[in-house]
Amino acid sequence: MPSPWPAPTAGAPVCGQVSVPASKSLTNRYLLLAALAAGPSVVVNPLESRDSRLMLAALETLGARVERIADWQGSGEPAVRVTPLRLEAVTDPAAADPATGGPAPQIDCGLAGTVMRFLPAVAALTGRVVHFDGDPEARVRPMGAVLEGLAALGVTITGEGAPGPGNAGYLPFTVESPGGIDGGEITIDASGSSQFVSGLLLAAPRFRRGLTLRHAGSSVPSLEHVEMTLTVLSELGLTVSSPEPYTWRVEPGPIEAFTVRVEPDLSNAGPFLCAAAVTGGEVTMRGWPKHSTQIGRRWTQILPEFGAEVTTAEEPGGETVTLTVRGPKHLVSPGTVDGTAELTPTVAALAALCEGETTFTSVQHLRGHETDRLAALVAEIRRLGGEAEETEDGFRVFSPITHGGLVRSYADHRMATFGAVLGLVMDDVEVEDIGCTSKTMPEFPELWRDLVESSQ
Ligand SMILES: O=C(O)C1=C[C@@H](OP(=O)(O)O)[C@@H](O)[C@H](O)C1
Ligand SMILES: C=C(OP(=O)(O)O)C(=O)O
Repeated sequence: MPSPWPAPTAGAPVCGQVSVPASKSLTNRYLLLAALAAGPSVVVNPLESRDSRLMLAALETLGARVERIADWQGSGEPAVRVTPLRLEAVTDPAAADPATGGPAPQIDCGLAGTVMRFLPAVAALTGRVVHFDGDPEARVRPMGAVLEGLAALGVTITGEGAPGPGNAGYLPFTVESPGGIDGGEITIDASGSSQFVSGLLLAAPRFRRGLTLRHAGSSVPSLEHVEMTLTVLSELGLTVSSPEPYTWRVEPGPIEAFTVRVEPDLSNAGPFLCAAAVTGGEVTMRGWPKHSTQIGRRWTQILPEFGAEVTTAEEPGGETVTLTVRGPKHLVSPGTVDGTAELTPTVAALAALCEGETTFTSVQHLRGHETDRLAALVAEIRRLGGEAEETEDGFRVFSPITHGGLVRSYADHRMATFGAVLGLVMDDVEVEDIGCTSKTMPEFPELWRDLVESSQ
């Protein structure tokens, strides 16, 4: 393991402009749908990170062709052209592994929820026998609902992690469905992750009868991500609906070849916007989408709740704004923060730097993220002298951190960036394994250093 990363301290309010790479969630949805489309599709400005590379590699393993384009039509932006998978096994059940006749393909999911939860249904559509595995940390992330959903649709799931007595369903497992997927109506418990819903709905246009998916259980977390899935499908011309709460319907139909440009990752913009909030600085981001399905759109509400000012200015074209965050003299706690899903570690950095208690609610499913984020956040806040404790559905921060030290990242990119935000205002913070930010933002250390140094 390389030595810890000394988090840059802001000697002055952080002021500057930042632009962040493309959205992980949108990139991986578009790449998957391109692989299921009727002809070659182009994803412009895709995210280039570990999670998106794993998605592309997996789609190639399943039979898609991927070409990288350095400059899309003179725009200066890179793109990826995906030539779709051949799903003829769906109509030729005899051809169990028609592509090679050789050993079953292996998908490496790394630690990517969007790969491990979204691709089993796609693998089943190819009719091949496909093995899935991932990082040691990925082997404890819940998979049961998506695998049980596929099993209810007639897909055979086998292997060490297949759901069964005493096993809720985890990596590694094998997916096999020589006849493709008929579809129909199923019920799953998606209270562990919205990705269970998205992972079934995204492939559903290619199910012969489409899919009606019902959720039964306590609430589905991170509903913005389900909304993203439905919006992306509908923008690509598919018929989707939500006839009642927690029920979704995707009609069968071809996915016409498409070209799409990916928005910046608004979740990954968070730490940079927080840099202004915690140092009393001013950070500007151009190209903030006016209407986005990303959960990171919530920064415009969350930051003011902690006392920061957020303003926007229209940009030419009418689709985007320039967003500016100005930090207050002293952060204030809003008291309660509800359902912040993947934004939580970054919001927790704000909570760990302000006076007053902050209670995080409806984030129990974070125990199944890259690490158990509730345990990790409480442990790291305490290690730096703050007071915090876990609750049933979240955690509470009672008092701010008081000193620097090593922030452990637990292979979790958002724990690493949590440490970076704390390091801006607390001397001697070091972050273990800053390289884990490559999951969604390999350029994080450089972008961070540039922003902080340009303010000194
Ligand atoms: O669909 C997606 O792209 C995601 C859904 C969310 O998962 P959970 O519902 O498990 O939080 C989110 O946290 C994750 O980072 C990305
Ligand atoms: C939960 C996250 O990732 P994943 O897509 O791996 O679930 C995240 O990025 O915060």
